[in-house]
Amino acid sequence: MTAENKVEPEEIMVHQNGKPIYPVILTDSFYSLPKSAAQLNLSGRKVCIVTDSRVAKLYLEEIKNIFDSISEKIVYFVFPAGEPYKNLDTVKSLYEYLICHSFDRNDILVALGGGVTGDLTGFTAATYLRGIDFIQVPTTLLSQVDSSIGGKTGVDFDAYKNMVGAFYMPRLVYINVSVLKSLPEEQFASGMGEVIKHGCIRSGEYYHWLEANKESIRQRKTDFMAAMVKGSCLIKRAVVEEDPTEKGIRALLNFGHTLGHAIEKEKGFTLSHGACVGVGCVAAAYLSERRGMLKPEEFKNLEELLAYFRIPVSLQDINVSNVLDAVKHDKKMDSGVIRFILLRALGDACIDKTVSAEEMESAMDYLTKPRGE
Ligand SMILES: NC(=O)c1ccc[n+]([C@@H]2O[C@H](COP(=O)([O-])OP(=O)(O)OC[C@H]3O[C@@H](n4cnc5c(N)ncnc54)[C@H](O)[C@@H]3O)[C@@H](O)[C@H]2O)c1
Ligand SMILES: O=C(O)C(=O)C[C@@H](O)[C@H](O)[C@H](O)COP(=O)(O)O
Ligand SMILES: [Zn+2]
Repeated sequence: MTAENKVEPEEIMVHQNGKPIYPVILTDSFYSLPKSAAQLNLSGRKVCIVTDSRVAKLYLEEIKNIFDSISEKIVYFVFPAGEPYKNLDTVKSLYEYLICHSFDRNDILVALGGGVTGDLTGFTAATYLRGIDFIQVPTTLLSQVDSSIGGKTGVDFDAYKNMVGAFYMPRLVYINVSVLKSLPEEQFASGMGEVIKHGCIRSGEYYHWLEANKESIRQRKTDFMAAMVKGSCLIKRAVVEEDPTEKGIRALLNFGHTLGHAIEKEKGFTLSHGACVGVGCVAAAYLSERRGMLKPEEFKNLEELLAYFRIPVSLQDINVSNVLDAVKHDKKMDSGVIRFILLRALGDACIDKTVSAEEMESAMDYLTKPRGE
């Protein structure tokens, strides 16, 4: 039985070219999911819930019951949890599963889980029969504040992050912040990496709100979760509405990702995405400070806020030359030049195409040198 909402459901509509494309519903239970999903007219349509092995144990039953009441037939596809399964093999198994259950263009996928589930379900939806509908029901902090919005879908290839993918929009994003209570510490910290990134790139006000409310946020108080997720969703929406397919300013959302993605790969996906982004933010902020753009006290403040949320601000046991090599394959390479995101201030980021290999190396030196020296 799904509890009623205490946080009144709020709709944040995402537009493209001025037209409403999909709503993001933000609340604190699954109570209003049937009503939101019913807007898509699911009668006569088959639904495949895609989820990972951990989330299946926690929320699959509840979500199955909800879709049972509003659609033709429910099936579910469960894959092993973790980034190493965000690949074409899992997508292939899902295609086979959909074919086996005679899914056609009228049918729909539901991504129930974190960013891994959302990215691979979205990519499958984009490519199966040249595109079928999908819904995002994000269950990690990271997926609620970042990956479920904006239509970047895809999978890793040869451990290179998100090398195969498509821009493909969901029909609905349904966010229930109460599921964040079951999230392990490490995954909460991972989501905070992207949350702090949002403040850094676009809103000093949001950044300082996070700082001022850090205790309540770390305690995951429901009203603070709702306010924080909303703040991040609004920033993400503003950026993706302005530049849906990353021709320009959407690249700001990649703050911390250039080195972050390379570190994630080099660590063999043993460190969470948000932790790698966090440490990548330190590297990018370090370079911004060295160039005289970011004030030293702002750089220190960022390191302290990340550390407060248990996001690593330094790295041990990493092969720096492998990391620098992996950067060369980053999607932000533009005719052999890397598009790097730097900070002019906390809340103000810019795209820079002049960051040299030596500068990146110096940032990696900073991350890997023992602190206090
Ligand atoms: N598409 C985008 O715009 C975008 C944005 C940011 C990140 N990403 C991608 O997202 C992925 C990372 O997503 P993630 O951090 O959500 O990882 P994830 O999907 O692997 O989830 C992390 C872990 O948390 C578990 N989990 C999920 N919800 C839970 C809950 N409520 N309670 C307990 N456990 C739960 C999962 O089973 C998994 O083990 C990366 O692949 C990254 O590249 C994509
Ligand atoms: O939505 C975006 O745009 C982002 O860059 C969000 C990032 O947090 C996310 O990790 C994204 O998947 C990275 O995209 P990529 O194109 O650099 O792989
Ligand atoms: Zn990210």
